[in-house]
Amino acid sequence: MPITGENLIGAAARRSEGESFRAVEAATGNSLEPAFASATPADVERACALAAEAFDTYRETPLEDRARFLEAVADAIAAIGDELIVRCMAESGLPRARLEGERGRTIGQLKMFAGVVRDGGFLEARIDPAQPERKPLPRPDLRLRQIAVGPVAVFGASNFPLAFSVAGGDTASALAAGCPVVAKAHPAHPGTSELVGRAVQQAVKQCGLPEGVFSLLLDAGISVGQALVADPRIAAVGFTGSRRGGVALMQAAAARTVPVPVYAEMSSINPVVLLPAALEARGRDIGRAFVGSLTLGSGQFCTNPGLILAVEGAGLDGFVEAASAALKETQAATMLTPGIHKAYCAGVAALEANPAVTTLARGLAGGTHQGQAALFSTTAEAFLADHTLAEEVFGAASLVVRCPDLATVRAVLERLEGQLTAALHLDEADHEAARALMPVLERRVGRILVNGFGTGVEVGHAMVHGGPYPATSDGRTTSVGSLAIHRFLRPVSYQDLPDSLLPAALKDSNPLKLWRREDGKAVAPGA
Ligand SMILES: NC(=O)C1=CN([C@@H]2O[C@H](COP(=O)(O)OP(=O)(O)OC[C@H]3O[C@@H](n4cnc5c(N)ncnc54)[C@H](O)[C@@H]3O)[C@@H](O)[C@H]2O)C=CC1
Ligand SMILES: O=C(O)CCC(=O)C(=O)O
Repeated sequence: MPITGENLIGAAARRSEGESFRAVEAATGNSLEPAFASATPADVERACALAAEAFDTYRETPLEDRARFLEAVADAIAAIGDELIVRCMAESGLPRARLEGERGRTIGQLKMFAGVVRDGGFLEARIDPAQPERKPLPRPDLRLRQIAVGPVAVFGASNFPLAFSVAGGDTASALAAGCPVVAKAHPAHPGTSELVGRAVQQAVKQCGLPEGVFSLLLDAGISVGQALVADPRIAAVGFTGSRRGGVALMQAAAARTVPVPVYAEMSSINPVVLLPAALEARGRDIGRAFVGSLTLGSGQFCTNPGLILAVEGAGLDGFVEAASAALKETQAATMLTPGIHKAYCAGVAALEANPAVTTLARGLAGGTHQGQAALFSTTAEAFLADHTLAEEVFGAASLVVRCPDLATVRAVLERLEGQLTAALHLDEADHEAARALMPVLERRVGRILVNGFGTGVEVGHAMVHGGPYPATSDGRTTSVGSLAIHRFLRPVSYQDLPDSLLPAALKDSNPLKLWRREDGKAVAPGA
């Protein structure tokens, strides 16, 4: 499939008159062919108008048709073949095996949402039958279902050019909910975005859906994203990226005449707590495993373990020694963009220059665009006194905070901002200490895990990839897993409607064969 540099607006591919830009080969900094044309305000207008036009038809597509569409998107992405991987490797600097895995995850989550749509449970159909004889007042017939919120703007993430990008989790969950999507390509991987965008466009056509179900807009800067979020037809926004970008979009959405929700996944340092018995028994093994997680994808994961908390002692010394030795052997790896590399180097330099911080180890030095891993340590006292030490350094850098006792570990956790994950390394003798930390962890994070690291999010029904601000803009939600669909739904009640006017999900005959909650009780179809 040739990459043309065009914006995909509904069924059309359009070479726009906006500013021209090129993708950059991450490994070399060289420009790649072809030139891409930023969308114009007229393109944003057209994409939003088509999305709004498609909305009422698309949101009422039969569940089976919508599920087949999601599967058609998955199949069309698979059918692009190696061209997608090769382009994505060039644009992102990520290795082949990682991107092949990420493509599998992207296809898998589209198929998972097809299953969610077929199941119909997300409609949350509820019926409170009328009670005309109730005293002192009769009860009306009340029925509830979830409906799609409207067209959704999706911002592709730089660090997951497939699974969190044009047809990633935000797009899959919005399409599953019945929302048209206007995707804004990340400028770091426009060619990858176009290939995937064309696959979605092809699936829309193949499934006979209205063309406005999907559009893809390009931009060298931020003006297209700003215009998109400001457009009154956009009903919600999905974003993964920097705190600055996410907050700017939250502000833009809040400033609208009709404000809309922005589901932004932003910064997280993902504390890892090493409890005493585990540290003593296997501190060195944990240290080596930690370096594996820290340096995965050059550390460019929002789930990256950026903070280690433990009580001082021989166990922690063993962890630090083993982690430092492993880190020193770690090859530097190409980072996603020169800007992300520069930000990483600045974050590492700030830690190196901080008098309260000791540099424990650096990875092997690399080329111009490669991130060199870094491990630092400080005391709990210094950490609590300097809030900059709790800021995310996006890349393979982590800070060990030495605590005098478990009460201080807890005090540090209490002071952290909201996080995506927290990991506990524990043995049985640590259970009591771990139990004491659970309340603070539950308040601070979206996912608590034991004897592992948060990198590599499982896509499933029980996953929460979210967390209190600033991990995300709305800690009640997740951007990974089937629960992500709820970001793009809202409940509507139907009171005393005749059966012929009710949506299929709520008709007496239950034609969709849904499990429904009748008078508060779950009722199987046909029961
Ligand atoms: N925690 C995480 O998951 C991630 C964090 N980052 C952080 O973000 C930094 C920059 O990386 P990027 O991926 O480029 O993130 P970014 O937040 O700068 O950009 C992400 C997307 O949002 C758009 N955008 C940014 N600011 C905007 C604004 N004010 N108005 C409208 N649109 C806007 C960009 O054009 C891009 O499409 C990294 O160095 C890292 O610190 C990046 C990726 C993931
Ligand atoms: O760890 C993962 O698999 C996902 C990480 C993520 O969501 C991110 O880095 O933006």
